[in-house]
Amino acid sequence: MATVTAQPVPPTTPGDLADDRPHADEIVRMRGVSVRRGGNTLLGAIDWTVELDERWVVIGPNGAGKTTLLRLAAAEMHATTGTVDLLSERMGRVNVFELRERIGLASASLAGRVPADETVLDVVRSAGYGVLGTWHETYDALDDGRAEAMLEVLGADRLSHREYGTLSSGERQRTLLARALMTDPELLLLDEPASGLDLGGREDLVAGLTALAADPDGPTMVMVTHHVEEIPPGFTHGMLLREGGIVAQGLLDDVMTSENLSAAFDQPLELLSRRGRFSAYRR
Ligand SMILES: Nc1ncnc2c1ncn2[C@@H]1O[C@H](COP(=O)(O)OP(=O)(O)OP(=O)(O)O)[C@@H](O)[C@H]1O
Repeated sequence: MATVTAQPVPPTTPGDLADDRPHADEIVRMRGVSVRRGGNTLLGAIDWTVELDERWVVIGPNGAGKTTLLRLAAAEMHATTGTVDLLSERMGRVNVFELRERIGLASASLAGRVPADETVLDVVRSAGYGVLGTWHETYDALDDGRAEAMLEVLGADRLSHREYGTLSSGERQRTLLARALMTDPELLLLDEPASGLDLGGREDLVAGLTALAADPDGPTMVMVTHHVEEIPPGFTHGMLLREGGIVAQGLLDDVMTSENLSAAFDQPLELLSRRGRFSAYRR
């Protein structure tokens, strides 16, 4: 299990809270954030700001803390120390259920919670009601139209009447991405969205995310991945994580170097870039 020795983080005081407010363009703001579980430090200490319209990729080896970071940004968990502001709301002082309605999340943990007998259309359109699995909601033509449009964007419209449990892993990924986009979120968080996709599916996804990244009305985005090949052109910023700590963060072109990647994955790697796409090999 990955552990790091975190720098001590001063406890947050009410005075800090009053003086340390994010400005409106700061979509994610973490200061001195650490997460500890069972005596281990999963993450810490993190200072991170994601501004409006930025598109971030978070890369690191297994156990580096990527999913933990994303769950903090999704208002799905609380930090052990430090402060987290999401969409200008301070975690711990805001109704997280209301906050989550403004955040789109596609993740493996969500994938595992979808009822197997739910139709693809219901998985997508129920996002508007903040529920997983239909209950007593009634959907109107607008819901149906948007859900179908999102499935079409992801090349999954032909699946809309299939049961989720019968889908391949790539088809599930597309369904969950359509669900994450259904509510027109201000912040879109993607945890390994290309995992399980075949080569064509991965390229479709990268093309779709490239288009979304270029859309001025598109959401601010953070994508977690293990693979540099999956970084869509047009993504602006990057963070490399290792053992719960930040190796490098900032503008993508500054962060994505052979040296930084080698440090993050603890082996000599050569990073290549061609036509806006990356690849990496051991030296
Ligand atoms: N509840 C917990 N108690 C103790 N350790 C935990 C707990 N949850 C996660 N961890 C550990 O924290 C570390 C970071 O986990 P996390 O899932 O954030 O990593 P990751 O970078 O997303 O990994 P992967 O690439 O394998 O998905 C891992 O070593 C994991 O085993």
